[in-house]
Amino acid sequence: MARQGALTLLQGVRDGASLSDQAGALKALSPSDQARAGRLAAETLRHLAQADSVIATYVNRKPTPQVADILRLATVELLQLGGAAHGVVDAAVNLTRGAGKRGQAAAGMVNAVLRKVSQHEGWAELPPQRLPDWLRKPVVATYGRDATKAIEAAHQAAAPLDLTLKPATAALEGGDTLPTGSLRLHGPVQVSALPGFATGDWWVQDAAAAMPVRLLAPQPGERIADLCAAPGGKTLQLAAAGANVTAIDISAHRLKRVAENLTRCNLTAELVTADALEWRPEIAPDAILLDAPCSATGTIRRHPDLPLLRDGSGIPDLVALQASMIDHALSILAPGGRLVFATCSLLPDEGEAQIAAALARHPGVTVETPALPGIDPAWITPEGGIRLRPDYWPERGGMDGFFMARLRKPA
Ligand SMILES: C[S@@+](CC[C@H](N)C(=O)[O-])C[C@H]1O[C@@H](n2cnc3c(N)ncnc32)[C@H](O)[C@@H]1O
Repeated sequence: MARQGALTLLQGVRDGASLSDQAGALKALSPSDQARAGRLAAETLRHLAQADSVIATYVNRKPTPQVADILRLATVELLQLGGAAHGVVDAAVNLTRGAGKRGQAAAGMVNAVLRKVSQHEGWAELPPQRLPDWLRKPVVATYGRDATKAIEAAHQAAAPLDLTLKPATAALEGGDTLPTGSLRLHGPVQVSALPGFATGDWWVQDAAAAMPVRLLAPQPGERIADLCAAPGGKTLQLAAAGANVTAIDISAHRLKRVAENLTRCNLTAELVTADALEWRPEIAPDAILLDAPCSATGTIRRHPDLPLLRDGSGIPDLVALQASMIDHALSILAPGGRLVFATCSLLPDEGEAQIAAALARHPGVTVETPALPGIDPAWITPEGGIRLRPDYWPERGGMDGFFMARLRKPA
């Protein structure tokens, strides 16, 4: 059942739907089969190029897209996940037989190809899957070829689960406390079964995603606006620090997630559905967090479907939106207040260049670069921001790609 589910997800991605948007497609499966289907599909997407190169060694004629997905799924299960040949090949043949007339005709070929694939040597030596050209070009231009390869290698490893703990919460057993303060758990875990979930002692948040609020350094009682808040990981951090938080998001639907997260964690914030470009508070905030909409190219470890679903065409509009959001945020911020701009992007246009342009548009605004625990000085950019990359902390399991900078408005 899980394999059929994974196949449905892969086909959905081919049709343009993201893995997370397809949760409803697996409703008929048990929760554990849904989770397994999601893991299988994600692992297949992380190794499509390697799977295709191995399969190409053994097929004579190009299979239909559906049969190609069955072959890819089984190849990844065999060579990446160490699945037992007999079970994986039989399951793939059954899936092929169920795929209409053309599938029935292909069942013999799938059986023969996968038996050879199961004996294939050299999988571990294959180079990591490359980013698509629209993304690879700017990444190579920014970080160089070696770093790009390291980023691609990091994308192949599934992301560990990071938790942000409420202040004074004890670390969970078996977790590693990271230098930046997040708690990292390894291996598949059922989040809702972990101790402290029901009591809201922590929330799931990648170690890199937890850094913008640490850079903002919220103080108890400060009035802080979180301009793009949903699903709310950073709102929770701000509220847990004792700030007086207003969480704004354009999506009422996504703000519901913020409300649910706040309730579970016994934290409070004022929630406002609004366009951040138009929202004007009666009292100017002491600080603003602007975790702006972006290409999300720093999150490919978690979203291996992203390179297949995007072509980069939306990025100039996002860059323009981010610049307008920075300008508006500075206009509503209290004099002397601080603004943290952050994006989960690998692209400097959505990070370093955005800050350089903002400084040129706003004379008097400065960048502050406080020393933060766990932040390597090499990660500080010439503009004074912090650049985080998926290939950092390779021995610990990596982190999402992020950029953040703290701006100070003149008093
Ligand atoms: C990167 S996500 C924010 C993640 C969030 N800060 C967190 O830590 O969980 C960007 C958010 O911006 C919201 N958004 C997009 N355009 C917006 C706008 N014009 N005004 C307010 N929110 C917007 C999206 O709905 C999305 O929830």
